[in-house]
Amino acid sequence: MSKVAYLGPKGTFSEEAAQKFFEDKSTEWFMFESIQDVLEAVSNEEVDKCIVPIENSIAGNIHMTVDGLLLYNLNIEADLIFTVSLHLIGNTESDIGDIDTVISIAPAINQCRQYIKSHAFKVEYTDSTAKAALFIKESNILRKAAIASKTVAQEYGLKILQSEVQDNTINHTRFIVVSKNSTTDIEQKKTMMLITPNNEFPGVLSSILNIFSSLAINLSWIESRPTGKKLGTYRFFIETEAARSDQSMEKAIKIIQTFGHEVHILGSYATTIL
Ligand SMILES: O=C(O)C(=O)C[C@]1(C(=O)O)C=C[C@@H](O)C=C1
Repeated sequence: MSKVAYLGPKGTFSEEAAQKFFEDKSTEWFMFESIQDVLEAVSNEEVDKCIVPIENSIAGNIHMTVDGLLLYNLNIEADLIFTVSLHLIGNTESDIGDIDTVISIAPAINQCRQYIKSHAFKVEYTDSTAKAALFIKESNILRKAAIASKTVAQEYGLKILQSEVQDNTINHTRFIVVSKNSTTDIEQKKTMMLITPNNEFPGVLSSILNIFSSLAINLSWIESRPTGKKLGTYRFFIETEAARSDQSMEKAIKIIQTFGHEVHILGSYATTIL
């Protein structure tokens, strides 16, 4: 039985995604209060793996996860796409007209920016959508509402004041399954790598990208994060639509290394659409 961690409390999107993804496997679940704590639990070997959000189709990349991958030097073994619907959730005696403040985790708030602005709501942040809903329930406040899932409204006996409040009806979050050690099958279809340039010169990123394009390797995701050493210096996460074992990938990695850049492979995996 594998031990799997995700962001709690009960009723988060992470929980829904985890239970769907691992439904056929024998799993012992562990909940943590923040995305960083979830990743740390894998690093400390308190659990075997975890499932965390990495990007959203409206709000973009979730830096807490990207930075956690760097900090704890973890491995990605799968990714999955999950449909997200966000709702304005209040106490049963609350009405939409009573609301002046919304509460949620930053990525969920960022998925509803236009809606929040159009109502001139104030914003308060929590560590998860479910934590926001739990706060609404426990505080019994009528003028605040959580932005969270339908499941959480049902689980905590709260009222949906307005449904589908995200800025686009089509809304997907990509989650990754993360473990401490590399367990991945290098035959899988995508590969995530971290490239640290050996020095900064004009066009360093474009020279790296040209290597992939000249070998006809499509890129599915790219993110730059600061090295933390000097302003304007970055490391690049690059996800390719090619397996680690593809000849063209072997070649690309060799050429990049010949330039003196460091290449660290975080995993090879295939996407699951839930
Ligand atoms: O707070 C939750 O319910 C989560 O599982 C986190 C999270 C995120 O941080 O992106 C996951 C999916 C949705 O995009 C909204 C929130």
